[in-house]
Amino acid sequence: MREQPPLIEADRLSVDVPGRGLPFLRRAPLSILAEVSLTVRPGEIVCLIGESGSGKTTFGRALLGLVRPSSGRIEVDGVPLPDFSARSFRALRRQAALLFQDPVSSFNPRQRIGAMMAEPRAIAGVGSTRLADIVALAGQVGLSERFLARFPHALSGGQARRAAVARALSVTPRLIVADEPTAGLDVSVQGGVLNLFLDIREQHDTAFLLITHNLSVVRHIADRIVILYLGRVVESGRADDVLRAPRHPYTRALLDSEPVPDPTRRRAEPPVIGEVPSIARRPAGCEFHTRCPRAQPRCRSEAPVLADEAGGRQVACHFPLPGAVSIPAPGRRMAKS
Ligand SMILES: Nc1ncnc2c1ncn2[C@@H]1O[C@H](COP(=O)(O)OP(=O)(O)OP(=O)(O)O)[C@@H](O)[C@H]1O
Repeated sequence: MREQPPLIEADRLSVDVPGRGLPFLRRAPLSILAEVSLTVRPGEIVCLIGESGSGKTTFGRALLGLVRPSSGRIEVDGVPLPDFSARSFRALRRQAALLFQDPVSSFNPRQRIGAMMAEPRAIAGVGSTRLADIVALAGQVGLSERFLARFPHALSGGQARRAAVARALSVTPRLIVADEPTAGLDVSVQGGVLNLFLDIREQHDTAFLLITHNLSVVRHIADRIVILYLGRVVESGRADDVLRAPRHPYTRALLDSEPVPDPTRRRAEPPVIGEVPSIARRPAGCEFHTRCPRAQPRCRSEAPVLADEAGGRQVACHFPLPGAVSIPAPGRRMAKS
């Protein structure tokens, strides 16, 4: 049987912005995303992780055309977008929805929640905007009918997040890109939002690209993980594999930065040193070498390539951590990156 093409595939997607400096001098462009490749298959949950400033939000926006990519390619169901024009992305956005980091700021403060949920259907001219159907839509995200008459400011953080999900779902997207979907929520409410995503996937085979730096989100929900550092992919692979045996020292450092439940547990590696460098002053060689506890002279001069490994794993490191050889797990929905 032929393998299904990915729902969406970004191939070496880059985003450059004009550099800062005096306007009459020539300003070198700043590279925010550097040749990031990532695929999401139907029904797959991919988590894009990295520290603040690593380019996660820019990638999510570039994928949906809210930031214009400078180069690269995007394919939907194996068919490349002809170009990065607004028209091409409009067609893509009929199949995909973006959940913003701060849902309330994306709501019209004077629009009631019910009208807000119905609006995408009215604009797209698909689906019913009858009250009974909007009540059913709200029910899918666990909001009762009484919420429909409320204004956004009257919702709690968790309710606002659910309302935003309902609005996204109203036109049954095949892909939801969610930027920090649990930021600012209590842990118990976070679990509710993530379980809602799993239910939606179960019911509609919706795929998710979750942008987060919260590793507990990743542990709860991810099929596959892609790790960004300074706008580049440094490691990717099946969530179980990467979480169990990270290959890149940066991934190891991210995992080590999680609170340790057992204070007697020793860290296997020395911790990562210092701050993230500025994208305006990218280090030569491996861009992580200035913070890497394993750096060798070669790392200072030679940039590693993102190399394929067994089990759909990729890592960009001259001296990766030893890892178990990946064997495709039977029954797992997704395998390839
Ligand atoms: N239009 C722009 N002009 C200049 N720099 C920008 C622009 N947009 C983003 N950046 C820079 O690009 C980098 C990546 O930003 P981005 O918001 O994508 O990162 P992030 O990983 O999502 O961070 P966070 O978790 O804090 O949202 C940051 O250093 C940011 O300051």
